[in-house]
Amino acid sequence: MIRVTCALIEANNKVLVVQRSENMSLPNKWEFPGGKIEPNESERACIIREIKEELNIDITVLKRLSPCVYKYPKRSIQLIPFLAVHKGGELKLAEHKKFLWLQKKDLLKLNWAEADVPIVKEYLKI
Ligand SMILES: Nc1nc2c([nH]c(=O)n2[C@@H]2O[C@H](COP(=O)(O)OP(=O)(O)OP(=O)(O)O)[C@@H](O)[C@H]2O)c(=O)[nH]1
Repeated sequence: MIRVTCALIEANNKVLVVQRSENMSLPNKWEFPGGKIEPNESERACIIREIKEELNIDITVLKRLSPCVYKYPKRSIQLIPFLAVHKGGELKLAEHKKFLWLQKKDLLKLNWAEADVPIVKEYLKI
């Protein structure tokens, strides 16, 4: 199983969401930024590294939310979400096609990567 971390980054009562590019797997789906855990890497080190690589920003990790296992046709992933805040740096996308800062009430309107749906629903309850 592939272990993937993602971050729900909050600022000004909004949360950051990113859209995958055409040339990525799950093209055009919305997700929380993050990526695969490397060998011998901790979950928290992974999410901090991935956010720096993908978005050029620094985050403070606040809390681990409930991991979610999802079986895509070609592989299973365990998606491990973290609540975080934007600590500094100007956001620049390295891989994704778009980002949005959204209010909670608008999150379920997006076309999410399937593995993210339970995470969005948990986030809406907190
Ligand atoms: N970062 C991130 N990945 C997610 C989310 N939801 C979800 O299903 N994934 C999947 O988890 C994997 C994350 O890997 P990644 O971001 O490091 O990898 P990638 O797109 O370069 O890899 P890939 O081309 O092998 O899919 C991808 O297969 C991606 O489709 C999410 O919210 N955030």
